[in-house]
Amino acid sequence: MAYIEPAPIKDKENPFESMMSRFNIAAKALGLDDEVYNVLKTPAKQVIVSLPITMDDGSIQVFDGFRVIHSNILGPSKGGIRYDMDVHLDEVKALAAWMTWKCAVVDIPYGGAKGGIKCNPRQMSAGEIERLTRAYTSAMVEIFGPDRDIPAPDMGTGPREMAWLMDEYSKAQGMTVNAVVTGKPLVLGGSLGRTEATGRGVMVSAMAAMEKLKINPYQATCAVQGFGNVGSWAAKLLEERGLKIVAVSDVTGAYYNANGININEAIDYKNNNNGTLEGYKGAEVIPGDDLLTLEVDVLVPAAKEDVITIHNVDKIKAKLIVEGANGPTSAKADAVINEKGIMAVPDILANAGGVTVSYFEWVQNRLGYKWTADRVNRRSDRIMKDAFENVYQASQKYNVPMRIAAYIVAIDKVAKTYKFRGGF
Ligand SMILES: NC(=O)C1=CN([C@@H]2O[C@H](COP(=O)(O)OP(=O)(O)OC[C@H]3O[C@@H](n4cnc5c(N)ncnc54)[C@H](OP(=O)(O)O)[C@@H]3O)[C@@H](O)[C@H]2O)C=CC1
Ligand SMILES: O=C(O)CCC(=O)C(=O)O
Repeated sequence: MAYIEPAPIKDKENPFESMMSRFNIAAKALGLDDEVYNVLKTPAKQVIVSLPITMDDGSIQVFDGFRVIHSNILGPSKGGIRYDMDVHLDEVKALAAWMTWKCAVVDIPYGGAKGGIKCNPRQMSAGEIERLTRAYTSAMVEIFGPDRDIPAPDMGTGPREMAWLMDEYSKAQGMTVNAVVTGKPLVLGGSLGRTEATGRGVMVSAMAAMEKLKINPYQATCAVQGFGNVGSWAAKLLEERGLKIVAVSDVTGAYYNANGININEAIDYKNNNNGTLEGYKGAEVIPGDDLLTLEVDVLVPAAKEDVITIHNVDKIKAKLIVEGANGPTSAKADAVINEKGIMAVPDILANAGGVTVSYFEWVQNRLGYKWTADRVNRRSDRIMKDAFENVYQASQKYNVPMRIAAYIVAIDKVAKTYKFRGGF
């Protein structure tokens, strides 16, 4: 039987409970009836697998793999796969539920799911990661499917892992099924624009929020936590829109330059330095956590969950927080952010650009056709702008912060769909 990791969080909040506390507030504001509440409060399916892998030294190591389908009311479930040592069931459950709300906020026809493997990809060879990815796919072959459950990249995974997943799933079906996964390399049916899509959506959300707050992007400063897919693209695109990015970070620490970091240079440095910013000379090194409390206009947490907590929220000075990561703000910290009058564009809105372009990839795969980058970007920008405005209007109508407004928009859509379908 698979070993179920107990939630390892010590002074952190349980991520699923954190998600539920927001869900409860929004459900109450919306007057959600008990029947739908009970359906949505628990994931539809939770799968845990043990994956024995032969390591390069000939030893066998057993990894825990998870896939949680929170809901398939709006359509096949959709959500990324995370490779990280902190992966555990409650985290995956929360991430899966956030996918349900996210897809509903941007109005794409998917339910929500998430997967993960508890592993440290930085300490594994490419061959070990490939064997692990193929074993996970084999174990999930009855779960995945272009009309059932469609994975994608998340922390610690990217096009390479999605290619292995597509190949392993296709072998089991006896034919190529590229629509089973998104975020693939272009030659395998990946979409132009998917790599930068999440960071681009963060940029579009930040620009929309700055307009509401009357912050001039050319006079604004910004700090970005996490310099992976989401953080580096968000930083690059915000810099192109005029913001001065004064700090970026990865696990090696935070890098600060009051005059602005040259983001293209930092990306080049990272790409030529084993994927890390360690030793970057274009900025001074500051303690990683200090990035979050810098005197900046815009803060973009784009690493992992629960980084803005009751322990540091008092020190946050940004006027605007745009959540590139999933769940970076704990529920308890939320209350303080609201009291301080900081606008927080929530994860389920701000980082929805990724799943939006994943949807476009799936559509293109099913059409057997390719869109231009321009078409992808125009359509995803439009979806992100409309979703932002919709949530903003709901926040005015219900007199609630943007996060609760986003949950209200999402839950309302899922509940209405559930009612029309007549329940399950
Ligand atoms: N990829 C996508 O399309 C989407 C991702 N997201 C969310 O965005 C977040 C980031 O994902 P993604 O960019 O894909 O992941 P990546 O693995 O590409 O990047 C994660 C980044 O966070 C850094 N990091 C990890 N821990 C810390 C820390 N404690 N302090 C500072 N930096 C840290 C990593 O550093 P290092 O490189 O040194 O390891 C890396 O730079 C996650 O919450 C994910 O769920 C949301 C929507 C879509
Ligand atoms: O692109 C996707 O399908 C999902 C991306 C994801 O995991 C997320 O938005 O958190």
